[in-house]
Amino acid sequence: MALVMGVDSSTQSCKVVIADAATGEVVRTGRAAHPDGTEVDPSAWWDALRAAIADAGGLADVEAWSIAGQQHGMVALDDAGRVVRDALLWNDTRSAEAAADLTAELGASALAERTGLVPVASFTVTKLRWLADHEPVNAARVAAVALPHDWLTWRLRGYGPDRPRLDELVTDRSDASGTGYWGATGYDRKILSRALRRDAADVVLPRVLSPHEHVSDAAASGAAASDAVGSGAVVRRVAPGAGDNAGAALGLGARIGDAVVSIGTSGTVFAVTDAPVRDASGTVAGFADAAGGWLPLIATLNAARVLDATADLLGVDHEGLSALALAAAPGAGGLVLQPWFEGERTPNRPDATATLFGMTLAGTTRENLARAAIEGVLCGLAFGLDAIRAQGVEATRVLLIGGAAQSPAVRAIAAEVFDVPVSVPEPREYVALGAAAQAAWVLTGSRPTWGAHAAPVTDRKTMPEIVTQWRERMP
Ligand SMILES: Nc1ncnc2c1ncn2[C@@H]1O[C@H](COP(=O)(O)OP(=O)(O)O)[C@@H](O)[C@H]1O
Ligand SMILES: O=C(CO)[C@@H](O)[C@H](O)COP(=O)(O)O
Repeated sequence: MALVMGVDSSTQSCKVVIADAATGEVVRTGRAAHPDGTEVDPSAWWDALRAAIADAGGLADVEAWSIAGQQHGMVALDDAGRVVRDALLWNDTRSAEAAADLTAELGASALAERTGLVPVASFTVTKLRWLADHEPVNAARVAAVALPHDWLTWRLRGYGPDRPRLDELVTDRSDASGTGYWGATGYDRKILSRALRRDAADVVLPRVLSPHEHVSDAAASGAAASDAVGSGAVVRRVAPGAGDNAGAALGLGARIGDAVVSIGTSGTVFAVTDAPVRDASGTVAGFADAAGGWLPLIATLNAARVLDATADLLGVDHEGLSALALAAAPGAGGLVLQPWFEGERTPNRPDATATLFGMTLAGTTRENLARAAIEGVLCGLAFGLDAIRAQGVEATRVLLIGGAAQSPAVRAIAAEVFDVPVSVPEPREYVALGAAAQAAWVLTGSRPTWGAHAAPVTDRKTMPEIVTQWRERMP
């Protein structure tokens, strides 16, 4: 049995699956936590990756591997391969002003055409402009810019400050498409230079591998990286990796007509398409996928952690929150939570805070509050699905995944909020599985057909009044 490893280095944790390359059967798993915060020392991800691999029994018998990860985070390296400063993550909104500046300087339509994106604070390009404006000494030291999955791939292949081969940085189309300085013809160095406020011709950017091209971890043989994970001296195939949403699309085997809704730290809605989407309003990001196609996507900053916070407030765990929400009637007695606790990206309101509308003495119950939290998160995602469909993308069903999809109340209320049938695939680590499928692809030469096509479809129970009530509170 040939084994492959897939990794999801996500915002809150690192998850590893080791699977049979032929069948996708998962034979071992591991995980480790990431620190909180929107600014993180990448060495914490490296420690977590090694811990998660060790938890999964090591790499010694693995023949190919792939790392998917949270998108957009700025990992800036100096010419000695050292991280210049802590990474700024996708959910760090300090670069909102830089996003507005870049859009004003270069034009929303032109940027959408060149890169598929109109800058918002999440995207890497805005973080580089923030660095140039606020930390010019650090900005001047930048010799290479990578994303979390690129940097971890480089480290696990055996590169780093001890072996600073910046030219060995690699990435894939899906994650490159979230930088804001990559388009159909490759990297756009004019935009990168604008962001860094200097000629960036010499800044190393990871080589963009095609969907099933591979490199190797030969450099790791005998090096610190391999020793740390007990990988021995075997040379493995290393797949390009992916942004986490594109990884989930691979893991699910998502097809045209599927709208994937993921409720993790971020809330995302995305679809696989065969043509790029270019939305000059900036609501829909025109990302690439990890299989040679495209992945139009909307993301919200407030998703599973809204439910975590509401459960804490009510003094219950996830099961308790679900039971309370299911005990309330649809519409939550008129309570509407606009859950923009951390600012928001869709709609683009980086400075927003959350608001609870419609409080009455009769309606302000624990049950209604629990339901309002779930309805608020899901209505924001339904708004996103509409925005994706407005770009001409077909959606015949929703595939609901992510940590919060384990909640019975989230699943039940999703069927009321979305106006297409909702399928809930068996709870699994779809991003890590997608990475494992990509590793199997580079090992065997053909794309695996694992996936969740046959996920049960729940009855459609749309209750438009829930979304209508929520929309009435939109500014
Ligand atoms: N049963 C549940 N109900 C609601 N939320 C849950 C449940 N189980 C896990 N979560 C939440 O899901 C989130 C983790 O989801 P995950 O998709 O792994 O996130 P990420 O990929 O962003 O790290 C956490 O905020 C966790 O508290
Ligand atoms: O910013 C985006 C997508 O554009 C987020 O989806 C990040 O990729 C983080 O994902 P999770 O850790 O929440 O899965």
